[in-house]
Amino acid sequence: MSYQFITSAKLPTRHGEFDIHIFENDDGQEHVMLTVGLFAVDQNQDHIPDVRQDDTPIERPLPLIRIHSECLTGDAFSSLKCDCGPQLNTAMQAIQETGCGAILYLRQEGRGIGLTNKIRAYALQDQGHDTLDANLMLGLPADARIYDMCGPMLAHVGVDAVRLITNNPDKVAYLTEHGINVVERVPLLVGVNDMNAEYLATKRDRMGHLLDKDFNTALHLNK
Ligand SMILES: Nc1nc2c(ncn2[C@@H]2O[C@H](COP(=O)(O)OP(=O)(O)OP(=O)(O)O)[C@@H](O)[C@H]2O)c(=O)[nH]1
Ligand SMILES: [Zn+2]
Repeated sequence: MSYQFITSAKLPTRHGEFDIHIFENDDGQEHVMLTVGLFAVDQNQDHIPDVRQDDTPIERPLPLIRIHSECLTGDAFSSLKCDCGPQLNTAMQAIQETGCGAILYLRQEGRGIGLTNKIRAYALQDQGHDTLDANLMLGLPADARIYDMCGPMLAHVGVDAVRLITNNPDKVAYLTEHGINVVERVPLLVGVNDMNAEYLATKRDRMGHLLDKDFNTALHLNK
């Protein structure tokens, strides 16, 4: 699958101003990148040079990157069943504060099974099944996501080394195996509540997510 950059524009948000960039794959599926302090490497566009006129390199902070898979229910509807909405908002805020970074917003709803199947899985969860078993009972993988769009998206703004905001070791492994240096993993534990504590525990205990055993305590920032 190949990915093409399509267009970009300014996007003011309540966290600050981002540039929003649209990418498309061969099937016309759109992925979105929000950036701060990063510029297209394309010769035809304005970008900040890497060296000064006297050829000395210009030091820049390592970009703070969040790879975030679409969650309509959490990101748009403030669902309490997951931690996605608070994670997205906190990551946008943190990237604004560092002044250099990006959100890669990947259109793979429901860990890649799509919105309809995620809601089918929620119906099974209403009957007491956990997030992983619900997917498996539908004959679907626990996690159907791919990350091969991340390389081209980061390359568009010349990024090959990152601080990655995640608790998901798959994301670190994928980037590392594909030539992107994950210099630091930045854990993100926000928005824990009574209704998603079990979901987070399943991610930790059955899906290998790097969550502290005590996430139910005051360790998290509730945003
Ligand atoms: N199938 C399924 N998907 C879910 C459920 N709850 C949330 N999701 C999806 O899980 C995905 C969460 O993706 P990310 O925000 O990238 O986070 P993550 O892979 O859990 O890891 P972090 O980077 O640590 O946040 C989104 O696509 C959500 O739509 C669920 O109960 N079932
Ligand atoms: Zn969610």
